[in-house]
Amino acid sequence: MTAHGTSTGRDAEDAEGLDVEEVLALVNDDRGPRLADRLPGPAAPAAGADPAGRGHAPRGDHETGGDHGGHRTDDGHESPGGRDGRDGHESPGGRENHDAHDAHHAQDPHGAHRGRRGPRTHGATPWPGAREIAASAARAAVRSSPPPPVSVPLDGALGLTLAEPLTALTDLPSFDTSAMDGWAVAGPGPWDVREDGVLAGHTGHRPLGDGEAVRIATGARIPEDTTAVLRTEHGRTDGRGRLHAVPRDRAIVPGQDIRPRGQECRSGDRLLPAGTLVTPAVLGLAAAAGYDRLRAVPRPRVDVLVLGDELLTEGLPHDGLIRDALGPMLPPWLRALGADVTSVRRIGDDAEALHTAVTTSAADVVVTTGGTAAGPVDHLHPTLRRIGAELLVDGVEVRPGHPMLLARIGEGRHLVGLPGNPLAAVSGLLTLAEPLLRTLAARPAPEPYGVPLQEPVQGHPYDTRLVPVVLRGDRAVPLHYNGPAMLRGIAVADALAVVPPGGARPGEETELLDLPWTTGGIGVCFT
Ligand SMILES: Nc1nc2c(c(=O)[nH]1)N[C@H]1C(S)=C(S)[C@@H](COP(=O)(O)OP(=O)(O)OC[C@H]3O[C@@H](n4cnc5c(N)ncnc54)[C@H](O)[C@@H]3O)O[C@H]1N2
Ligand code: MOO
Repeated sequence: MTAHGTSTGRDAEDAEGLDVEEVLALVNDDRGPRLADRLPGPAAPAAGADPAGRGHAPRGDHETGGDHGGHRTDDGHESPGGRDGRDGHESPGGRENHDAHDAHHAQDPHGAHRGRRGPRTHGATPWPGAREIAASAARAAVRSSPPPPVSVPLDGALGLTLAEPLTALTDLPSFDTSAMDGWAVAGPGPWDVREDGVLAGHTGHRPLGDGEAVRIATGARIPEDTTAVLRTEHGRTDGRGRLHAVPRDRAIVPGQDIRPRGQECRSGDRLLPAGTLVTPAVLGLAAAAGYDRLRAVPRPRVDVLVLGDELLTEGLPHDGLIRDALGPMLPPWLRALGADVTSVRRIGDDAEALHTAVTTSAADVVVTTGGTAAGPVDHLHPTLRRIGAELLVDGVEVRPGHPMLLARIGEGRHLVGLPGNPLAAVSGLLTLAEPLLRTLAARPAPEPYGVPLQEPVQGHPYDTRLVPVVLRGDRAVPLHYNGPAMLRGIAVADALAVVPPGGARPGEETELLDLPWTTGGIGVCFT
């Protein structure tokens, strides 16, 4: 593919598809509106230059904004620069915030206890611990009410997990088979070629007599008393219908180019363990081994509840209303994570409707979006209190997405509360929903891996950051437009980089969270 460094002729080139250069040009360019350009009067102070040192945002933190989204300072205003001028990507809030946090740290027993710098959001769980809690909540649910395996036809089993080992129902191959097109021969040559031929799928051929040969096709059953198969290109027939090996002294090794019955497996052999993810290759193996249906772990059922009165399901934003980005995004993503999305409902900011939806849901997991914070119409916490739910995770030390939550709402049933900001919802999806659903679906945990960063990424002072990146060679390139409300970065990303508190230097190996479509492939993930 060509690297598109400029926008010249881009329309014509679009047909070739985006390459990484173009993706970076689109997402990491330096154009775009700045809030300062649209604010009346003198520009607001840049990030890190707030002379007033205004202290904390309500939860003792600040939003990590992205380039071109500016970032929010403590008082909630967007900073005009929206960047810290160092890595050119994003700013976690400006230096004055760090100082303020550090000042608090002196009296903060939690900070000291954890050996970390600064105060915590009360009750918030560290990011790795939140993922572990989600996985162990699912393990406990499976222990207390193990889901009975389902019997699924092969064409419905892609992406499920085998509930039982796959045991061969037949020998493979199930008969001695020719591996090549040519002749089945008996004894040393030359051979008399019989009139009839042997094609794949046909049976009932006479045994070969010594000195006889018969035309045979790849995959055909070998006639009895065959010594070997001579490939078409290794033999020639003379005018009298006699077959000669070419060259004449070619050795005919007994058994050559014959796949003996049971070469791959014997009936009853264990081919795959329980817990194997059903991939296209597994479907092929299962079919070859005689299966019409597979016994699999059922997909956990998920009801999605999209909260928010401000959401439109079509058309352009108007009058303070915005398009619902999560309704279209979450169902296929949840399915890619192993779920069966049983319903998606938009229920506004209505406490009663939320209560009814949660209490009447028969799903294993309810995923809500929005309403996790403490605003006047954030009904999630009060609803969870009202139904006596057990909050397993109530806030996570991660940006974006820190108000995310996980609650046990009944025997083996959970609720994942995703924040309303769209990238924050993605963060919640990968932090809480992914380990929960993966474990409920009995999928294996992905092997953690890291890749060095191409550029520095500024960290949050105390929290983990999840930052969209593209992979370029053996490096991860951080993407701009990574603010909590933005999907522009993640839409072109290959993965999310897990940036530790304090940030990461160029070349520093950083854990990556794969996105389902870059790992499993469309077929596995989305069908
Ligand atoms: N006083 C505080 N306010 C906020 C805090 C905080 O700690 N203290 N945290 C901020 C952070 S961080 C996040 S994230 C959000 C979480 O808010 P909620 O989960 O309660 O979500 P909402 O308030 O309903 O929405 C937030 C934002 O996202 C937009 N949104 C909601 N749903 C959708 C959707 N389906 N598609 C597109 N956009 C959506 C919504 O319009 C808001 O703009 O709270 C902060 N506030
Ligand atoms: O920063 Mo919030 O954590 O937008 O999700």
